[in-house]
Amino acid sequence: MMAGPINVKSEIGKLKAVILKRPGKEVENITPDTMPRLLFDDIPYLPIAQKEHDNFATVLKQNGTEVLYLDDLAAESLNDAAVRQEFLQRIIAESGFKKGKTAEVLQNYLNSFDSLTMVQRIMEGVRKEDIQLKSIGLKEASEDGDYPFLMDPMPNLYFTRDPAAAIGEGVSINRMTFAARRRESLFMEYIIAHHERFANQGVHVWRNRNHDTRIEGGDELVLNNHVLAIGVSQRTSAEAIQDIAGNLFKNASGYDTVVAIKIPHNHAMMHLDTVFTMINYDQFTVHPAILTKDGQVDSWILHPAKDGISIEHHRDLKQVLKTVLDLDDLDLIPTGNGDPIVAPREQWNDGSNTLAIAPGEVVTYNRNYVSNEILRKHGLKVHEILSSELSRGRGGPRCMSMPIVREDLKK
Ligand SMILES: NC(=[NH2+])NCCC[C@H](N)C(=O)O
Repeated sequence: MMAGPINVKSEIGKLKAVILKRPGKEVENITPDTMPRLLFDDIPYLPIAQKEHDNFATVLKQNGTEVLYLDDLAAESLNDAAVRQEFLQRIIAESGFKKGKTAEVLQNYLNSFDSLTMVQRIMEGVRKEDIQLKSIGLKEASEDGDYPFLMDPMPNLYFTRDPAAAIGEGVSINRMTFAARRRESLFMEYIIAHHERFANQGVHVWRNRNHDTRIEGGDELVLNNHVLAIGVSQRTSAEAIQDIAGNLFKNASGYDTVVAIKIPHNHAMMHLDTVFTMINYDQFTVHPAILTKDGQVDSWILHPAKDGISIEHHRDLKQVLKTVLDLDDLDLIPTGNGDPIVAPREQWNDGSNTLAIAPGEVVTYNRNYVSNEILRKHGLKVHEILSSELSRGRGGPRCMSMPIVREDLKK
């Protein structure tokens, strides 16, 4: 059977197609004042960040992965004039201008570009000085007069993992937690609905972005063709997990098990994939800080039940994984070899955020040399990529990639 445009039934099947976003001008529109709000810890040096990102894309291509770029896909989704206008109106409204003079002027300004340039201008942010606004409304006048942006930049877009996630033959298009990232998932909504690669191809949307409860792709792990792990985290709420589980269970998605894993709510570990990833049939990276000394972490197994969803509480992560994955044993590989200094240092620069491109074959940041060494000792094939600037945004190879097609696993 020919796979559809979305086919992700594991974290580890050979990676065939992925969506990336090359960091652009949006990253240079971060300032020390806006850094915390825009979820960055420093300002990456863009030319180097781009070089590093191109190195990431090259490694993926050399290993047989088709690389698609978010801005190209978004632009190609807007070929229809009415769709393009509707998209513009919505992104401008979500940027704070539902109607009125400013909304109109922004719409005219952005309309003056071809679709790719328009999409990139939106991603980069639009400054007040970019548009010819003769009289401004009370809203803009009374807000911070010195603040240069009308539409904020979206520097986190290079973490394509988060605004949407492929699950089986469908996607979740996510309601993001922080305002800094909330508009990002609108691009994916238009791509899935209007890009010729995806539109009218039977791609299911398991959950759309019109919700108050929050979920992000960094928390959504596809363990196999019927089991998901989802982090209960700073970014993903328990309500959203129960909601998407309910949709998957009742819509013949193939998914009948969701393991909700509770992780600390902090900036270094904002998503499950910053502390836990699957890298082989029976191998995982784990940051020791999420476990008690005896390997315990709060987790819940959700299954469909006659009257809705059944929920069982567990504490032993290894046992939970063995049960849901039907394995006799498994190998949990500690970030930084579990050393009390190395583990938190390498986790901070995404030492646990490993992207599997095939079973037992991963892409990691070169700076996490202790974690890389231990992965190799455990038999993994490790492709290291450059990482001094990309890592300043607190995301690694898994965060920077949205797989859309993986080969199905044989067993
Ligand atoms: N899947 C991930 N872990 N993504 C990391 C995202 C980092 C980004 N600065 C944020 O705070 O949202």
